[in-house]
Amino acid sequence: MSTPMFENVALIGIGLIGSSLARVIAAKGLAGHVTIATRSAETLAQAQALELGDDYCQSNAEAVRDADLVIVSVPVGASEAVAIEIGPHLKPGAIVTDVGSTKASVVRQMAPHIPAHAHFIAGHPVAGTEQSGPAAGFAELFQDRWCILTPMEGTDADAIDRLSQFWQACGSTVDRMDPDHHDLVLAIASHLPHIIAYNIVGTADDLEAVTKSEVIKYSASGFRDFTRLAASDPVMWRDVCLHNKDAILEMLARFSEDLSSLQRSIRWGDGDKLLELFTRTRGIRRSIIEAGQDTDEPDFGRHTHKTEPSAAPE
Ligand SMILES: NC(=O)c1ccc[n+]([C@@H]2O[C@H](COP(=O)([O-])OP(=O)(O)OC[C@H]3O[C@@H](n4cnc5c(N)ncnc54)[C@H](O)[C@@H]3O)[C@@H](O)[C@H]2O)c1
Ligand SMILES: O=C(O)C(=O)C[C@]1(C(=O)O)C=C[C@@H](O)C=C1
Repeated sequence: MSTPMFENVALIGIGLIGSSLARVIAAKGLAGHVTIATRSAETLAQAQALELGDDYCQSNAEAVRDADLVIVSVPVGASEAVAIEIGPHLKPGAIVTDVGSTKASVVRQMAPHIPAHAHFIAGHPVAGTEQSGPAAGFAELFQDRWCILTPMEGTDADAIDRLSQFWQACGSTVDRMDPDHHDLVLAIASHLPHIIAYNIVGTADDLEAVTKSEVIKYSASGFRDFTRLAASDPVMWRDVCLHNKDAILEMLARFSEDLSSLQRSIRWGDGDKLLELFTRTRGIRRSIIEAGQDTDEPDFGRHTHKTEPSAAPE
C-alpha cells in the first residue's frame, strides 16, 4: 500500500460529515492512524461500534496531540470552544481545518486560538444530506462535489496544497474564496433554500387542519422536496442562521422583493411575466445538471444513497 497522505488524522465531531470523512479516509488509505473525538459518550460509542477510526476519546485536546491533520466537523457555533480546547495541544506543523457551512464567523472564532506553529485553513465541502449522526455518513459523499477553502493571507502555501490534495483524494474539486464572498454565495445557493423550506413546511404545519390530512397524504408533490430540506439538523441550521446573519438577511430582502413581484404578476394575470420567469429558471436547472451537480432523475437520484433513518444522538 502507498504511503498515506497524513500519518495521524484527528476527526473532531463524527456526525454526517465527520463520519463520511472517516469512511473515505479508510476507503482510500489517506491516513496511517485516525483518532476520533466527540462530545457525547453515546455518539463516540456509536462511532466505535461502526469501526470508523483507530482510537476514540471524549477529549478534543487529547485527540489532537499527535495529529498532522485536524478536521473539525461540529456545528459552526461550537467552533470557538473547540479551537480553545485544541489550540494549546497542537503539534508544530499540524494543519487545522473545518467543514462548517459558514466561513467568516468560523475564521473569527478559530484563528485567534490556533498557535503560529500550526496552519489554520478554513474549509467547506459543499456536499451533504438532510441526515445527521455517525450512521448517516458514506464514503462517496464528497465525490464530484466542490470543496471551498478560505485560507487567510500569509498562510503557508505548502499546507494549502497538502489540504487541497487531501480533498481531491476524497473526490472533490477544490476552489478558493475569500470568507465573506463564500458566505454571500452560499447564502443564496444553500442557506436561503433551507430557510424557505423550513418556512413553507412550518406554514403548512400551522395550517393544522390540512397538514394532518391532505398535505401529508398528497405530499408526493412539490411539498415533498421541501420536507427533505426541512428535515435537516436543527442545531446545524440554527447556527448557520446565527453565524451568516448579514448575508442571509441581504438575500432574504432580495427574495422578498422578487416574491412581491411574482405575487403582483399572479394578481394582475400577467402570464407573459410568469412564463418568462419559469422558462428562465428551467434553464438554470438544466445548467446544474450539465455541470454534473445533480442528475435529471425524478427524485434527484438520491435513492442511491439511502441510509437508515438517523437516530442522531445528542
Ligand atoms: N449536513 C450537511 O449537509 C453539511 C454539509 C457541509 C458542511 N456541513 C457542516 O459540517 C458541520 C457538521 O455537520 P454534520 O452534518 O456532520 O452534523 P452532525 O449533527 O451530523 O454532527 C455534528 C457532530 O459534532 C459533534 N459536536 C458538537 N459539538 C461538539 C464539540 N464541542 N466538540 C466535539 N464534538 C462536538 C456532535 O457530537 C456530532 O457528532 C457543521 O458545521 C455543518 O455546517 C454540513
Ligand atoms: O443536499 C443537502 O441535503 C444539503 O443540504 C447539503 C448542503 C446544501 O445546501 O447543498 C447543505 C449545507 C452545506 O453546507 C452543504 C451542502
